[in-house]
Amino acid sequence: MAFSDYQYEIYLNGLVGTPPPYSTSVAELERVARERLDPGPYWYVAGSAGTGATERANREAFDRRRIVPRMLRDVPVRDLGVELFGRTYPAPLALAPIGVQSIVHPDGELATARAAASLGIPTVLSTAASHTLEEVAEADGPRWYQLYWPHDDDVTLSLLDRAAKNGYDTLVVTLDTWTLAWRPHDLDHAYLPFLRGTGLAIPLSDPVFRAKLARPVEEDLDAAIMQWVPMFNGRPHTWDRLALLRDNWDGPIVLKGIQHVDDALRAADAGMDGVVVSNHGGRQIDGATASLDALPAIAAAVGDRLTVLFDSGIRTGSDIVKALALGARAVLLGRPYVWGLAAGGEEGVRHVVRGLLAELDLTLGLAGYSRLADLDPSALEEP
Ligand SMILES: Cc1cc2nc3c(=O)[nH]c(=O)nc-3n(C[C@H](O)[C@H](O)[C@H](O)COP(=O)(O)O)c2cc1C
Ligand SMILES: O=C(O)C(=O)c1ccccc1
Repeated sequence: MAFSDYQYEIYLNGLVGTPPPYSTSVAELERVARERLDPGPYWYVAGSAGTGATERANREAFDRRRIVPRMLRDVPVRDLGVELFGRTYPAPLALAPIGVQSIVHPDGELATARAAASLGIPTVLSTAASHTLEEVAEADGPRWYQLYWPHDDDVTLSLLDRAAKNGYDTLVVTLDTWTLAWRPHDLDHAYLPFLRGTGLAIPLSDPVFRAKLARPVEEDLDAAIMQWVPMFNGRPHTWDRLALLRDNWDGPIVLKGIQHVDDALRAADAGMDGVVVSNHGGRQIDGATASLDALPAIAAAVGDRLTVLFDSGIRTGSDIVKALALGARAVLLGRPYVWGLAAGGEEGVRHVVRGLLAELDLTLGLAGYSRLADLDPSALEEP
C-alpha cells in the first residue's frame, strides 16, 4: 500500500458521510490541543527557550527554501523505504523522543509506540517517559532508546541493559539538554512535570537506581525524585566518556543535538554511528542557529562516515523533502505527533503520521522524484 492512499481513504470516507476524525493540518491540531489542555502542559509542549527566536528560525529556514518541481518524469510508485543502521524501514521517519507524554494523554508513550508499530516506523523512547521501557516494548514495533545520560555509571549501565534486553536496538544519546534552558512559559506556570514524578517511570522502576535509595520509592517519592534530578541534570559529560557507552552498547549509537561540523566529525572519530542534527526544537538555546541551516555542511563533512538524521521544525511532507535534499537520511517528527496524541491517543498519532507520509509521497511524486536517494540540493532553489 502506498502512503498516498491515505488521501483517497479520506476522500472516499467523506463521500459516505464520514469526514476525517481529526484535522489534516498540524496548526489546526495544535489549536485544538490548546483548547483542551491546561496552560501548563500545553505550553510545556508548545513553548521553547527564551524569546522563541530559534524555534521561529527553524521554521523560517524551511520557508526560505523552495522545491523546484520537474515535469514529465515517470514516477509510478514512489519508494519511501530507507535503510538505517543496517535495517530497512518503510519511510525516512522516526518519532522523536518526547518525554512525559502522559501530560497530554493518559496512554502517553504507549499510544505513540502502538501507532508507530502499526506503521513499522521506529519510535524513540525518552528516558523521561511516563511509561517504563518494558511496558512500551510490548507494542512490539521498531524501537530505539533515548538516553538522558546519568552521572552514575551503574545506573547508566542498568538503563542500557534494560533497553537491550527489551529489544531497543539503537541508542540515541541526547547531548543538548544536560540542563534545562531558560523557558519563560514553564517558569511563569511554575510547570516542570517531572518534579511531580511524571516522566520518571524509567528511573523509578530501575533496580540499580532503587537499590541506591535510602528509602523505597513507594515510601518517599520526593526523595527519589531529588536523587534522580541531579544524577542526570546539571552538568554535561565530555567526549572521552563516550567510550563507556561504546563499550557497553552493541548496536548503533546516535548523538542527538549536533549543530557544529567539528562535533559531527568528532562523533565519527569516537566510533559513533550517526548524529541527529537538532536544536531540540528551539527549546534549549534561544538565538541558536536554525537546525536546517546547520544540516548541509554537516552532511557534506561526514559523507559516508555517519548516518545523518535531522529534527527541529518538521511539520509537513515537503519539509521532509527539503531536509533529505539537504543531506539527511531520515528525519524525526516532534511536536506534531504530540498534537495528534492530545487529539486522539493512538489513533491521533497514527493519523498525523499517515498524513505526513501521504503528503511526503505526493510531494515527492509531484516534484518528479520516485526515489528518495535521487534528492539532492538541486531539488531546491539556489539559496
Ligand atoms: C514536550 C517535548 C519534550 C521533549 N522531550 C525530549 C526528551 O525527553 N528527550 C529528547 O532527546 N528530546 C526531547 N525533546 C526534543 C525532541 O526530541 C525533538 O528534538 C524536537 O521536538 C524537535 O523539534 P520540533 O518538535 O519543533 O520539530 C522534547 C521536545 C518536546 C516538544
Ligand atoms: O523538555 C524537554 O525538552 C526535554 O527534553 C525533557 C527533559 C527532561 C524531562 C522531560 C523532557
